[in-house]
Amino acid sequence: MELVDHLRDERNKAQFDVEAMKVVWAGSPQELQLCDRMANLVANHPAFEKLKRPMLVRKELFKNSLRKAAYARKLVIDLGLSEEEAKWLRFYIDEPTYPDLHWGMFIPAIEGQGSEEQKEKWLPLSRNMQIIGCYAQTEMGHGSNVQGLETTATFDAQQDHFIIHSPTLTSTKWWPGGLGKVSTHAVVYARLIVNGEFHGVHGWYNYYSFSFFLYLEDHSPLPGITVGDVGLKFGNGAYNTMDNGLLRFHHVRIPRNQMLMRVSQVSREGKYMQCDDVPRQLIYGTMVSVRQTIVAMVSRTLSRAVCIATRYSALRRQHSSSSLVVPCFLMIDYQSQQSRLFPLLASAYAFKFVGEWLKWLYTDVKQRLEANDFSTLPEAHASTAGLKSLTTSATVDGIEECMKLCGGDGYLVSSGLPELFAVSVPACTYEGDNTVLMLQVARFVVKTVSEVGYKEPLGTSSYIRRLNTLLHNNCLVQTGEDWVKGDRIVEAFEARAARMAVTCTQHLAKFQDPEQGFSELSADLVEVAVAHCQLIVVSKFVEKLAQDIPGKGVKEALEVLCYVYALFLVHKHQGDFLVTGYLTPKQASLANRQLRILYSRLRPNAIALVDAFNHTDHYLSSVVGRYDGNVYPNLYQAAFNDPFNDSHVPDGYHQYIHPILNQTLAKL
Ligand SMILES: CC/C=C\C/C=C\C/C=C\C/C=C\CC/C=C/C(=O)SCCNC(=O)CCNC(=O)[C@H](O)C(C)(C)COP(=O)(O)OP(=O)(O)OC[C@H]1O[C@@H](n2cnc3c(N)ncnc32)[C@H](O)[C@@H]1OP(=O)(O)O
Ligand SMILES: Cc1cc2nc3c(=O)[nH]c(=O)nc-3n(C[C@H](O)[C@H](O)[C@H](O)COP(=O)(O)OP(=O)(O)OC[C@H]3O[C@@H](n4cnc5c(N)ncnc54)[C@H](O)[C@@H]3O)c2cc1C
Repeated sequence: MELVDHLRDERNKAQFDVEAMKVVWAGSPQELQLCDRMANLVANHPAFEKLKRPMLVRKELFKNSLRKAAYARKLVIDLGLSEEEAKWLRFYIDEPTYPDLHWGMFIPAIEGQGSEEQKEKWLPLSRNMQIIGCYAQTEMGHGSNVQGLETTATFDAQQDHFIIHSPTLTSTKWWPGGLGKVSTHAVVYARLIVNGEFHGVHGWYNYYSFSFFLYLEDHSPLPGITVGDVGLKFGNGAYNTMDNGLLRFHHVRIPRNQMLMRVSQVSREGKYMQCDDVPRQLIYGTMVSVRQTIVAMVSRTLSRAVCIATRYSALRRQHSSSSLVVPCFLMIDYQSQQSRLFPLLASAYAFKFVGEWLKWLYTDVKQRLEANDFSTLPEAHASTAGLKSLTTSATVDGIEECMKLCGGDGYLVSSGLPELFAVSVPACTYEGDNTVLMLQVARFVVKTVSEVGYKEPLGTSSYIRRLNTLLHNNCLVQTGEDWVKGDRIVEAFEARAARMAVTCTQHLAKFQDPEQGFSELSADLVEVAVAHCQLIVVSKFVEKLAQDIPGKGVKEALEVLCYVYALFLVHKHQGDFLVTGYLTPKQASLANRQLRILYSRLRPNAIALVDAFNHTDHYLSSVVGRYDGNVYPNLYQAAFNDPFNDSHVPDGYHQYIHPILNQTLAKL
């Protein structure tokens, strides 16, 4: 049967080389080839079917996810896949499961916080999956407040043991992924007590379950340990494939050498030692690593939603305002649809490029940390925390908007958007609540501003070096065209961020107790942090454009996206730009007018720009976002694929509808 491409006319409008754009999006020809291979491996393997997922009850859903993870492991071994290939394989399987935490947090925690000897012992076991681990930090009563963790690890010098204990109900470990049912081991965060003295929160490598011996039929926890799942979560399917767990210890003994000993140590004699020159913050290092990973991945999540909404918008017709009878307008041609959709398309590209940059920054920091150079850790912490917060919030809001952009059909599970929303929304909370993370960024920015004059601002905060210029020189834009210049845009974002930071720093200085000031001004501080992070994203996009970008029309298409992203933010946050006095109302309205011109320049490329994401139909799992655009027959068919349509007479019909129809309600 001949395949009809319902989006062919749209594809023919493209003004750039889509294959070349695919390389830019993927990062390199090698990355494109790798992702393509893994995406198709998953798409063509029946084991990874996922359309029925939302219909399954939790136990079936969970078993199904274990089966998929086992198949994935088999493929990794049979095909001899590298760790990088295995990572992409898991990504395209598109189902949160215990390996995410095992590879994403448990192993990095040992790598970052274990001594050489500990790494030598535990890493091979972990990498071969002879043990499966999770990251048990959060407690029922303490998530954001890591210093408040209550679980204790008391050193018993006589037996050379630590005694791990949960002294209160609120000290129950609560939420760790992979903990509830699968993991054999955990990195547990607890307060260290040596000779009756507290030494703050540390990490322990701990095992809590007999399931280490996988052949045992009795998968019961070790004595003194209570473990379970926290319960059903938001959205059927979605994150319910993960066994987020609870864990309580009742005086559980572990050998002394299971304390992760890179940051500090306890000797056989019970002497506590902080390792020379290694900052305590290193025990938070795993979070820095995962926040970076989240930023590296988030653009794909947003691109998926945007791809679905763009394709459907380019197919579905609505009535024009002059004729209510003849459907003529494609949804994508409504200005109002463009003004909601195109900034999201631009954001996906912006987040991709900032993610690449953050990966570079993190790789550099990691190498430095290995060489005991901790100088760039604060910058890495602020950048990973801030960008994780900014990009996940924007992505989750963006998915919801894409759902609305598809009208009623976006609300159908078969659109792929509700499940995508449900699986993504906890990213605003896990790895640090997004507001709490922005407050960390604000601390970093305010500290940098306060230290001007005696400490040189570096990296992402180096704009603060030019504080005088940024505070006193106002915007030079006179025409709409003036707004489409990279350096001018970056300067506008620098001036806004600098002015907001200085104002907040001055307000803080009026408080006698800085912590009270920080608390009272926290809403303003979050805005300072958002301005700083948006500046990073915009400037990394502009820097990307300064690189050599091959392919016909590719650079030009990216320029339009960059300016759409930046000017959309200028418009959305025009209050900041106006209140700080950097822009006049006239300049703000020129930005908005220019934005509309940019939308019309983006319009012919819209479908090609989402095709460049190179998403398979399997990954999208969306009837309305199909590559061939053949939506309506498939939408109709999808309705009949729902088991609810197996029969015309649902359970309960005879019992509850007949009495109404027959007026025999009294018999009920
Ligand atoms: C939309 C979705 C799309 C894509 C998703 C794609 C992929 C997903 C991939 C992976 C995700 C998979 C699964 C997720 C699993 C989730 C796991 C978890 O959630 S683990 C638990 C995470 N918990 C947190 O994040 C807790 C948050 N709280 C904190 O981090 C800290 O306590 C806090 C930062 C709030 C600091 O508390 P505070 O008491 O104020 O400070 P403290 O005294 O502890 O330290 C202050 C001092 O330390 C510096 N600092 C803080 N954190 C760090 C750090 N991480 N690294 C370096 N330095 C740090 C801080 O700046 C300060 O320094 P100064 O004294 O000012 O110099
Ligand atoms: C799906 C999922 C997976 C998870 N996986 C893991 C895991 O593998 N391992 C693990 O250890 N944990 C895990 N977590 C826990 C997660 O890290 C915490 O939920 C997160 O750190 C937030 O903590 P909390 O839930 O206690 O929220 P809270 O800290 O109670 O926050 C609640 C509200 O209070 C506000 N707030 C809190 N503190 C402040 C403050 N200082 N200033 C201003 N506002 C504040 C927040 O902004 C938020 O609005 C997971 C959570 C989820 C949802």
